[in-house]
Amino acid sequence: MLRIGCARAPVYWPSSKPLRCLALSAVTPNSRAKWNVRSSTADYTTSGGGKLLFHQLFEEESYTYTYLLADASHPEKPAVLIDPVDRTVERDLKLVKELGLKLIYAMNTHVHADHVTGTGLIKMKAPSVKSVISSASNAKADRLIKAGEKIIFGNLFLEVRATPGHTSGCVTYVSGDGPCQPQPRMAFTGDALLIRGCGRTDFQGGSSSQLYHSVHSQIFTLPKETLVYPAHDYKGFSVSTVEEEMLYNPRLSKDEETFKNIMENLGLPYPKKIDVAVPSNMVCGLQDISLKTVQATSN
Ligand SMILES: N[C@@H](CCC(=O)N[C@@H](CSS)C(=O)NCC(=O)O)C(=O)O
Repeated sequence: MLRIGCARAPVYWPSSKPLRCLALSAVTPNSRAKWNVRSSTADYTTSGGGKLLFHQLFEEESYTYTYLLADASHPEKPAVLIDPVDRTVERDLKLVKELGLKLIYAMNTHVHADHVTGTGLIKMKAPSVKSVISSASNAKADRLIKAGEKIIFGNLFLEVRATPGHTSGCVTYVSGDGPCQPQPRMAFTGDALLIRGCGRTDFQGGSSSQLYHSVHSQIFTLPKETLVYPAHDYKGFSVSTVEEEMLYNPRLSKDEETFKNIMENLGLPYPKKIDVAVPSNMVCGLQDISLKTVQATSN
């Protein structure tokens, strides 16, 4: 696996060139080695002059990406975290504090089977933060979202697209379409679409046929330059585009029958933490979290 450090300082684009984004694979060794994570950071300037602050953070045990997004142009710098992991909550909240952000939402793309979400722990440490998950997941959260809804933070927003198939409640969060939203658009695909792969479909209401249609109708219809940010990467990738995945995804670029055949023959062992993670994530990851755990992870 590619192991690289993280860049600390956000990169600011000149405001005269509004529609650009930083290549997120550009990272340098750094002082956050304690976490042994890879991470990258970028600022996106929107054509309306707004600014999205963006961090991609990695949790190495479950190979999970957590994303921090904030409206850096807004006086309160409202922020959201997508797919936080319990093990890295301290890191994520420290970053939020350092950057002077106001975390408003801790969101999940789905009920994860391989790790415990950080959502519940975040809420215990920062009670004003609202947890978010899809209503189709049947999990508990402060806000249960449906396709078409908007998650608003400052002047920026994410729209919800239903992308079931890996689990029945999977959603993809897509950055807004509009003059004051970052371009190219960004799709946080959870486990529906991975870079050159996709989520497995053999448990939690998974269905290869449903996943195929979800990705083709909800993600591959986005503008081809849309950036694809998955919830996991097992191969050392950090970002892709809709166009790249339509062309080179070895599973989803195929026809549906071939795709279903591939998925039926993956032969993957069940995730090691599935029996703990799924029930825990149905309640925001709070099951079995004792005061001791919270204290141990506080600084
Ligand atoms: N070995 C890991 C689990 C790996 C795994 O099954 N990943 C899932 C997403 S997390 S449920 C998956 O869909 N993988 C697709 C693939 O093609 O690898 C563990 O034990 O936790």
